[in-house]
Amino acid sequence: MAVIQSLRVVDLRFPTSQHLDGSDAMNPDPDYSAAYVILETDQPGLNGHGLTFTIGRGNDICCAAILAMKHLVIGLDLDWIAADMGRFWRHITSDSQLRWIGPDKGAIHLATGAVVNAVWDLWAKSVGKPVWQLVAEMSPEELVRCIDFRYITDCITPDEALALLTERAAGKAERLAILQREGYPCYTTSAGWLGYGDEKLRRLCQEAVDAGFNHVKLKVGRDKEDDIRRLRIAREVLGPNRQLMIDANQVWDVGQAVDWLKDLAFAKPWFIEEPTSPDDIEGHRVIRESVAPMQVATGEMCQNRIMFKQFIMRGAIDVVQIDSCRLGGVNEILAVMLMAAKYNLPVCPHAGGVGLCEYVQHLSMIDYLCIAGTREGRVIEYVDHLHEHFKEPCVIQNAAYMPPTAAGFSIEMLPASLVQYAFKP
Ligand SMILES: C[C@H](O)[C@@H](O)[C@@H](O)[C@H](O)C(=O)O
Ligand SMILES: [Mg+2]
Repeated sequence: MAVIQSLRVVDLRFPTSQHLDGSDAMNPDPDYSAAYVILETDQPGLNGHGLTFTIGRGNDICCAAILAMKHLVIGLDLDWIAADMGRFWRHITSDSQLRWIGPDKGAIHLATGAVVNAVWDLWAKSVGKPVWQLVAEMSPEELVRCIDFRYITDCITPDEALALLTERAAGKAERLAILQREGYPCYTTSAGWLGYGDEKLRRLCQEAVDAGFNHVKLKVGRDKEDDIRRLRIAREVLGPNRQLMIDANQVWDVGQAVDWLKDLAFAKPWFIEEPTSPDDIEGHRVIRESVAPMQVATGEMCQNRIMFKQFIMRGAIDVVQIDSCRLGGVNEILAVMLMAAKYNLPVCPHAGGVGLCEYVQHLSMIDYLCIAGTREGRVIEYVDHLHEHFKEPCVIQNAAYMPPTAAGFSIEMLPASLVQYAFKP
């Protein structure tokens, strides 16, 4: 038994905008940032770490939101949490005064993601396992108990989830052996930031090919002629058989997206990501119908399971891009992965930023082992920035994430990085 005794927040900001790393049509100067939380317990050396990702000034607000949740975790006993994780999640999202500024969305939900994931890190460390393994070893009943099904039973009920998980449990051991051997395939976005010039784009695409990547993502949406020229370069380097994905980061109106994408179709994008507002379910549906066979992906700013439910049930998207801390942590992500599995939609998590790669590898591994039961047509995003700040950074081999071995959620940062990059206003 361990009791949570304190919650600390560190406001971390990295000057990534200096070299336009991470730049896109909507976000020309992102400074990758993290509202970082540390939960200390009464057991010496047993702490939980978590973060939520932002791109600069909004971090002030997320740090304040995390602090506002302090009273919800201090004094909780880990045994109480582990006995019924769904109950814990309902507890953490049910403070009515905080819920008023959500619910399940905005800064308070980003804060929920950080705190909930810190609790998962803590729990996994207390049992000496990486998070993916902790979940993968749960029985279907235990996994179902992690989820708050309120608002999604019209899509999937706990009984249906149980049946799906029970069916998928067959073959788990073989899948685990495959995962240990080959890892989980990923794509790179590092080549295609919008602020990079043509020569850098060409060089980085070539480096991606040389490193074994079969999927590369490029930013689009600021200037159509630029997009056409950049896509030609990327296609030339990637050849006809590798997959090229494009990401507009929400800049277009619905009709504009359809027109613009007709002119980019020559490059045969595997998917268009965030063509319009992340809240526009009907708009995505129209775009999807108009640009097929190009697939439509969204999710890095999809705020909660209720929005994902509608994207999935309305046939508005082809690819479900969960984000590890935009949603309220592992519990809510499990819910979304189950809905995607029921509707046979692939989950390809959003990553990059700071720490998102470290987080999402666990989630896709859980999806493969327990929920989707396949890696077919699925790739995790990978971006090669800021991994050096983590105690156990993700490991990429042959364009695949290798299963983490250290206990926890891989999200603990080095003490020196916490000091060096703490925001000094
Ligand atoms: C500002 C960020 O780098 C975004 O451009 C990034 O998260 C992006 O949308 C992605 O899909 O990786
Ligand atoms: Mg994106």
